[in-house]
Amino acid sequence: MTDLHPTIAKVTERIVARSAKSRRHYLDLIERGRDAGTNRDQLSCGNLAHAFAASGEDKPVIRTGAAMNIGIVTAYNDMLSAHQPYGRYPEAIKLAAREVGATAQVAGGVPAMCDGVTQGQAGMDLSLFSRDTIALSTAISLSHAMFEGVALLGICDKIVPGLLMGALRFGHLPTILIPAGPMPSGLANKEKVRIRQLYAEGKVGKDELLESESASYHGAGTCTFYGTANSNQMMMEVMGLHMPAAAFVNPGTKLRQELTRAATHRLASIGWDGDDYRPLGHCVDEKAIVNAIIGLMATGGSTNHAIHLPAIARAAGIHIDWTDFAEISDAVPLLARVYPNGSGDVNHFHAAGGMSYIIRELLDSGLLHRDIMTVARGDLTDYGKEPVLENDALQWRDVPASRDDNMLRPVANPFSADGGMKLLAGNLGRCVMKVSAVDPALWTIEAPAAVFHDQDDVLRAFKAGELERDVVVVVRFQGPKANGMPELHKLTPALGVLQDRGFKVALVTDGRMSGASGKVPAAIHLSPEALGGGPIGKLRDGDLVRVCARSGTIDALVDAAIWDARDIPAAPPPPYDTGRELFALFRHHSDLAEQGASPILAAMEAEL
Ligand SMILES: O=C(O)C(=O)C[C@H](O)[C@H](O)COP(=O)(O)O
Ligand code: SF4
Repeated sequence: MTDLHPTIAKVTERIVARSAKSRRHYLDLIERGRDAGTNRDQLSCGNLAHAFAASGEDKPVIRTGAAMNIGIVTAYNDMLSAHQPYGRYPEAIKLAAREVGATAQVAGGVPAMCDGVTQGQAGMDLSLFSRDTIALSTAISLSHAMFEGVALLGICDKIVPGLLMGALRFGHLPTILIPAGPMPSGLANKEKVRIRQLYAEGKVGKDELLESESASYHGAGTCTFYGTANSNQMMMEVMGLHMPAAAFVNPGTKLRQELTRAATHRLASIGWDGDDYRPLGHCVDEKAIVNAIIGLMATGGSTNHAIHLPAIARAAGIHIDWTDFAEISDAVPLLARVYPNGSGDVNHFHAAGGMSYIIRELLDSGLLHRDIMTVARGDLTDYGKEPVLENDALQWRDVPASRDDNMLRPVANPFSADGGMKLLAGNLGRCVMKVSAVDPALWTIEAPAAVFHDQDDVLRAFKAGELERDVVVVVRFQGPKANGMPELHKLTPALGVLQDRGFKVALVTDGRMSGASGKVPAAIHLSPEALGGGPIGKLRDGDLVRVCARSGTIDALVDAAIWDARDIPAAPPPPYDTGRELFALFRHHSDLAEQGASPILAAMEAEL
């Protein structure tokens, strides 16, 4: 067996040392939770009667308290194609629980926002804070203190991070994430983008654009691009929180159904009263978090996890930063090219060997922590195999080689020697840039700035022909404290047109991009943000800005005396419609993107 890569070992040790005090505090919390927490014995008869009043055929078993009662926290709604299949999951989980003498109840529902529906709209300003809202909703669900195990039903962008952040505060409970899988492939993503760029240039009309979009997003299941949602699924595999290789099996299939059944049976067998207790707070440790960072780099995962993973880690008493990401990125090769980093989608990725192949390759090369506590029977080795049905029985088999080396490559012959995410730092602050989808010739952009406070103003300038040149488009006051840190993904087609016309174009922002954004170099999450004095606020139209993913730098090339003398302009007024005004509390308490931009964790830690 290959020794662990020295960089992975070094970064892990550094995180363990940095987190020692907060992790100890967290482990003590879940130890107390185990002893006095959600043991039903502490509930009064009145509490219990209320809890199982409507539990029907499960009432006798729940009443005795003799078996695990699983709390289901579901993010079901019809808005997210990825979550629509969850409507039928609680009944399936209850049936599977009964098969092993356990019970299950829906403990609560959490809101789930579709970034595809809100992209470019006012609702997108609520996207990041919906994550913390989901964490609060998960805690409310589990606070009923009636459960010895937790099933989390969530897939998309902020939903998995939010569910984990909430469930980790009940980390003494064994917890499994149960996915529903990607929709079957529709119109190829590259064709979807081609029609979008034609529309941005005024060469096709709305009818053709809508036809193209609905041929791409055509049914139930997760969208097939490798964005934040599917990066979540990847992370749950390398953290061992799914049944092995459950991530990318399509909804409505017998295999998907058997994986959900197996997940429920497995959950019922890892409770504290058995001989294989696997509490969530021990599964999510420093090694599992490092595995998630490694998975992001090896697959070209979403930049949004440079924000969500620090928040998930903090909920477990673990502190990571973008230097950890950057050092791991330098050590981990890029093994997958899934759209927008390539032409195939997640269905093609899964068919080529998917996460099973990736995990086995990384494990065999000493590039993942194998010895983590997973929800499966063993360590992470189990996750290097793929699930199949043989005579209707669920089995796992080896994936000896990639079935498509245009999508999936071995460590010995990667797409690139390092991962897809770079840390950039300079007189504009610290930010990240995902380069796995960017032409290496465009990793360094030096051009005059065009400064905006709103993404719609960028599109107006584009349509007016004002950006037909080498340009660094700066969109500021997009940070969590300013307006909730929306994704600026709707700029991608216009910036892509400018790039295709031969201009050197980059985006610099204290906001976010979609995990599905790709070919335009984007320096994002710039911290500190403009609101409150971040240096991005000092930029003026025409300033020369240099963004370089090779040297890891981002600088305004302005005379130091002039730069120091500059003031930050007044911020635009906070958003006040679409319910955004209700999230002022979150804007006021949010901390840095690099820390996870989490108002609830910032406020919680302030009380420690
Ligand atoms: O992966 C992420 O981080 C996302 O947020 C993806 C968004 O859902 C996009 O908005 C959907 O992709 P488009 O259809 O190109 O708009
Ligand atoms: S992947 Fe994104 S666009 Fe697709 S359903 Fe999930 S949140 Fe919506």
